[in-house]
Amino acid sequence: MKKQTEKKHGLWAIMKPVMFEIRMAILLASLGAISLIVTLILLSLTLTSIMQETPMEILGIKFNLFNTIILLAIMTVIAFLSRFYAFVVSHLGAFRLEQILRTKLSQHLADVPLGYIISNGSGTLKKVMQNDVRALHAFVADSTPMIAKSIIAPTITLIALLIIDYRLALASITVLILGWIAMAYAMRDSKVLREKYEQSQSNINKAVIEFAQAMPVVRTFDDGTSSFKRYNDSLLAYKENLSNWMKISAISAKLGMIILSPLPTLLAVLLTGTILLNNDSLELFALISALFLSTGMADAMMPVMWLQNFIKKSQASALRIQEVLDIPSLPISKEPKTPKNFDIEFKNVSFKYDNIENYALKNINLRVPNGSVTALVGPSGAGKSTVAKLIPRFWDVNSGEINIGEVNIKEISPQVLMDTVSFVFQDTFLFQDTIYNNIKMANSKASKEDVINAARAAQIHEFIKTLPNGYDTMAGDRGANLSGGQKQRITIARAILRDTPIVVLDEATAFADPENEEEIVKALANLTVNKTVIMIAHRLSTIKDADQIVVFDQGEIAEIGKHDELLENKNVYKKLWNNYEKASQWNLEKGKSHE
Ligand SMILES: Nc1ncnc2c1ncn2[C@@H]1O[C@H](COP(=O)(O)OP(=O)(O)OP(=O)(O)O)[C@@H](O)[C@H]1O
Repeated sequence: MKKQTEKKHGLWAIMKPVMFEIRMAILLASLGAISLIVTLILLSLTLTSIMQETPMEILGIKFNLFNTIILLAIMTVIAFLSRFYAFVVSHLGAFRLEQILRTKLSQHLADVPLGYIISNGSGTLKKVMQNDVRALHAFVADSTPMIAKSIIAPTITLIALLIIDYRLALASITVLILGWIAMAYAMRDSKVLREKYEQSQSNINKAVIEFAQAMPVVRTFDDGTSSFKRYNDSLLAYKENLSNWMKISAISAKLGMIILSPLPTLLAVLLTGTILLNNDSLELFALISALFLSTGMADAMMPVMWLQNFIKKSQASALRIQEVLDIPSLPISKEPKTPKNFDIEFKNVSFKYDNIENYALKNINLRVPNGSVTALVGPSGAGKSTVAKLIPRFWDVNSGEINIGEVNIKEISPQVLMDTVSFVFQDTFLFQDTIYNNIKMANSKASKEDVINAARAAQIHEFIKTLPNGYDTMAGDRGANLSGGQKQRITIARAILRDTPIVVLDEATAFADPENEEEIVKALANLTVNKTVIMIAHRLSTIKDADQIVVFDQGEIAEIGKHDELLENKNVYKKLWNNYEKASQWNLEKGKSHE
């Protein structure tokens, strides 16, 4: 079973769609390598003919100057063309694989529960989609010709050497084996050392990112000593790991490199050849061709090591890509149903996050009638956001069911569910595009007038008009040049344009200043008119008029009712309200003392 999984997840499994290109590239590069070997043999024949002053003859071809030049020219053309086309084919394959993998990954991620992406962080997925896919591109583009150079060429050379003279072949192999032993000794602990080295390198990256991201905090609270110390410490650890590695492997690695350079092989072949020549047991042609060919064998050794390393790194990238492709998709009903209305009902719903032992929600029973406003309140971590995120199926429940218009949301097609529920998050995301397109993305069929009307209703139109390019102003990287409240109103405009019958609002006014809050409240009022609304709010004053307030405590519903009823109950809500009033009072007094 394990073998099967490994097989499925292997580097070559992921390369399957471009196997034709890979094989062609290896074949063409091998042809190039073979023509080089033939060229070397031709040169040896010519040189021997010149030295012996009689042209050698093989397969009826006399190796005089004219014939040799023609054959060399043919071989050179074959070598050039096959290498050129190996390069073209391997790069075409690499681009095709990159495109196939990116499409596959993005299509799969569109089917994966959104909650998975939230829980695992989009950063990790971004790395897989960019770095790992690029690593496999490099593998197909660069390693396939290298396979010919480092595996096929030396094998054919060895065979040729063995045919020419097995004793000279043995002499050159002995040197290469010695070089390999020295290199293997240098690499003896390389796995552990490399891991340490990579860890310290990643610690430096983390420290640099932390240092840059935390700059506002550093400038406010830290004189730089503690944050800079972390960066400095990671640099020192990196230096120590690197010098340790060097100390352990430097001498044997250098020795290995010297032995594997062509010179020692040449010397060994020359020495053996001269002795054999003196004993009259070797022909001059055999020595000359062995001298030419054996350098090629030594030259191939370094690419072999490089290739080994490349394969290991690419294998790790392939595994990470496969892991993303293996994330289970959100199950989709084969016979989807359409909701009869927009009532929402939670029936005995329990839910736990994969990585957490405790249930985030326990046995929730809740009815949100069509067209009503339901507020979710409760202490931090009580489960309010989880309830909200289960409605658009960010995750599926562990037990129980959630129905919209009497249909289990698992039986509603994802497109219909998306057209039914919209979500206004605390963390607004704007694309690096114009403000116009950032709003219009909610509804591709919307006209310019629709977009402007939505912006008006979201109380952001007047502000957009003051921008240098109006609606054509770029929203900037993650909307960096807009305030939090302005970004939020742009996302509300999006939701207004989408016009779904159910709206889920998560802490929409949490970070707004009083001026922005007033506009956001107006914008939300326009968004939620005639809609089924579920709203999470810490500012209890904004939900006093809600049709029902659901109070959560430790993943369970503690109370349900209207504001006044809940205050009379003198239970969790009453406590929350008292705390809220105290905090508001405190803010007011603080405000006064500042006047
Ligand atoms: N993505 C997640 N992965 C694992 N656990 C989570 C995740 N999101 C929330 N939790 C846990 O689930 C429980 C409920 O969290 P939830 O965010 O729903 O609470 P909340 O009432 O909305 O809190 P807050 O008011 O602070 O936003 C908490 O214990 C929280 O730690």
